Amino acid sequence: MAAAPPIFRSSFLSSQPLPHTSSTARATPHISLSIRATATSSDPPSAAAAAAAPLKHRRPADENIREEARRHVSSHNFSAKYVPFNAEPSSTESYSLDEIVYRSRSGGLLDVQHDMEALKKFDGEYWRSLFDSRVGKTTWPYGSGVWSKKEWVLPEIDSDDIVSAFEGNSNLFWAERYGKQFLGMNDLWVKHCGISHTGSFKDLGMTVLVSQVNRLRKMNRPVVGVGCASTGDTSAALSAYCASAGIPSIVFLPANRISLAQLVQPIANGAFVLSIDTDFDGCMQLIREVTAELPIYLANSLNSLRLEGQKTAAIEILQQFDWQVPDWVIVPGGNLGNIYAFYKGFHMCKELGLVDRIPRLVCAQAANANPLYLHYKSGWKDFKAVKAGTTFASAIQIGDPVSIDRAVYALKNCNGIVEEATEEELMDAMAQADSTGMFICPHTGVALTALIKLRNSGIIGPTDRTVVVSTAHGLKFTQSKINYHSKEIKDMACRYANPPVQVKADFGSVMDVLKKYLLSKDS
Ligand SMILES: Cc1ncc(COP(=O)(O)O)c(C=O)c1O
Ligand SMILES: N[C@@H](CCOP(=O)(O)O)C(=O)O
Repeated sequence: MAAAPPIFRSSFLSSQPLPHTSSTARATPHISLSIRATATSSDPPSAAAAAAAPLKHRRPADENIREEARRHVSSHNFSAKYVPFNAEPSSTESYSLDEIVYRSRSGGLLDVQHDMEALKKFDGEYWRSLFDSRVGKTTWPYGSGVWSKKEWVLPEIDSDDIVSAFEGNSNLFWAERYGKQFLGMNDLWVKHCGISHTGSFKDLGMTVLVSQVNRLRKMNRPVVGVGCASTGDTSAALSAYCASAGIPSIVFLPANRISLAQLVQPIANGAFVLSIDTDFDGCMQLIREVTAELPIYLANSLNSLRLEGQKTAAIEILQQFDWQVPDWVIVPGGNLGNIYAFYKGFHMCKELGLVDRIPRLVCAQAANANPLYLHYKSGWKDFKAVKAGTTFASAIQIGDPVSIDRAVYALKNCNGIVEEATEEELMDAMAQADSTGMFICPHTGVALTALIKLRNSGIIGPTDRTVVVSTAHGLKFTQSKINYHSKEIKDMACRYANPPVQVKADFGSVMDVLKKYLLSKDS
């Protein structure tokens, strides 16, 4: 057998495949890997496989996992750079990821472009096996669902510079009862991206962005702090990752427009919090102006680095289905970076041979903040920003999304759909989902409303494998649930409210109430 190429040459990870014989031919996995690859995740390892797998020795007691990773540096030829988003093939404009740049020369969006030819030297089976081998480990940095795909995210960053909370690897929940009872569906799933370090999918992007900032600061680039405008989740993630790395964070929040649980997150993590008397779009405008003047690095998804982390949620979904492709993925949209991130993750898996198709995407918006929906309904004619109205889905109360072009591109290329949800629809959907054992956020209620509409119109079929992306933890939005279940919302029937019953503290009263309840259940 010819010598292995430099990638992952070390025997550091028993879970890390030692592949390839040729840098030009498509790679075939190493023999010990093919034993793993043919077994399903539920199979016990065969005696031969168990015997073949070398035991990983415990690291020395005085060494931590970051230091252990330092001893096992791997070299490879993967790289990535910024290019103008959706550039003409003839464009030569590009920037190193070590430059501080958020916009192309013409003022358009940027995208992180990977050296796909280098990645294609390894076949789909290789990548599937490599990613699968890293799940659920504590090996730095692969224990993270994002960094387990490091070669596709930030291939050139030193593992030592990575700031991670082992984010990702979030639960893909089979919504058995909700699917059956409310939609007549048998293959409905909820990707719980909100069950995460700071309670939302933003962690996936922020680990990447803050890691790159960490690297830039070590390179003495002019980055004194990192800043964002936020409806509450980006600011929570930014401040947590910055605090973990000892980097100052600055957050611009629209005053009185985010939940208390979200507000307290950056406060607790020591961010410099500005509560500004405007909406999110106003804060976004301000942070863009400020980051153009001061050495503050912009952390919103206008910065394409963020999307490199967020796209791993799409890869993870495929991985969790043993690399089978769902029919539909429904994502709530606000600033519209995430819908593109999902598209990019799915598309990369197809291009690199891990799967043979991509799902259709649905972007779901609150009717009170629906610029993408209106654009879609107009047949993608000219886009108009809107003044976003108040919505219980407060994290997507955005009227002028920075990633509109990315979203339109993604939806056009996957035969996607845009739907909207009124306040009553999204709150009812949230309450119904909660009544089946979930505890979702209102944004997930928006996505579920889109699903209900597409099921009712027959576009999504009863056996279609469908994934609803839950973007934040319900515990961040308890006030909306309290209002609903207290029936305190003006002009809303709150049909599924389940308020507590006030009972006198005597046995007879308690028995009366319980008997009535049990009778109602019996029928
Ligand atoms: C909980 C939640 N869901 C959905 C979104 C929408 O994501 P995007 O802005 O990438 O469209 C956001 C943020 O905007 C969010 O915080
Ligand atoms: N919901 C977001 C809004 C900003 O989105 P971003 O992805 O551009 O940072 C938030 O939580 O702030």
